[in-house]
Amino acid sequence: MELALDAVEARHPAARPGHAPALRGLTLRLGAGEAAAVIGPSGAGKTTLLHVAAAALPPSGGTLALGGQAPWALSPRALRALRGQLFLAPQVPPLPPRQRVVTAVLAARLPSLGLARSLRSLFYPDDIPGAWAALERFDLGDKLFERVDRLSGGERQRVGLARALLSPASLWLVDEPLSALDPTRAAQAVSALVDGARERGATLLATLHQVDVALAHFPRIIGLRDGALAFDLPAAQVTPERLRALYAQHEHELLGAPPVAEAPAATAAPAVMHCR
Ligand SMILES: Nc1ncnc2c1ncn2[C@@H]1O[C@H](COP(=O)(O)OP(=O)(O)OP(=O)(O)O)[C@@H](O)[C@H]1O
Repeated sequence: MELALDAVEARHPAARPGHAPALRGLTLRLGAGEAAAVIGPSGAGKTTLLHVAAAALPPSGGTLALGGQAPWALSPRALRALRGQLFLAPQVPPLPPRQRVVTAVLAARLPSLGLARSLRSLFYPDDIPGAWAALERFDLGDKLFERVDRLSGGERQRVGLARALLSPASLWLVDEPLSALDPTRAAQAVSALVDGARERGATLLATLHQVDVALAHFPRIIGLRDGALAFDLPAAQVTPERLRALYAQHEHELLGAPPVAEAPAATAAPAVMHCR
């Protein structure tokens, strides 16, 4: 799906009225099937951009078009149908803690199922091999029947990404997909995401703090600073000088935080044994 923003102004979803806009006249186009990473210092407006692109946050100025449609001019029903073609992955995926991983992953298909099949799928997962294959791309095949609340933060984040592979969406908007992953897992997860989007012909826009990962895996890099476009370039043309200018006064973010080890899975409560 094609994504087009023209001179978009927007406030962060949690900002009070009167707060300075998080996006200031942003113009951006992504063709169908393109993949791009958005980088920039903290507070640059990356998350706000994804919320606007997901038709979750109406711009306060400018225009948004998704597949040639202006979402905020559609009827509620048509807007719902359009949102069914979008996949927004927040940093912390909203996975019901008591659900099995298989059910949580297959829930990504709900927008393409009717009500009866949706309800049935909550009790009887209907494509266990499909769920396993998506999880396995993120090295999580063995967690298929695990409960979500028994997963580490990094595993949950990867389950959230595996949902993209099953969703019927043609525009994937992924916010900081690697924040809970160690460097090896991060590289593997971003490869699975980029490859998965390419195989499905989906457009992918992901925000990333790890600049080196963005440059290594995405063909196009969008630099955002103070809600405006700093550059929009093929990865090979993003020079150290451009990065230094993008992250000026935020150099610690460019150098990167020390690798984060995945938090250990919550240990199951010990089973009570009754001996007679
Ligand atoms: N919870 C909040 N309440 C009010 N305003 C906020 C809030 N979070 C962010 N903002 C405002 O919106 C601007 C853009 O924030 P946004 O989260 O989109 O940036 P970001 O680039 O995604 O940052 P980060 O990399 O830290 O997640 C911020 O500079 C701030 O002014």
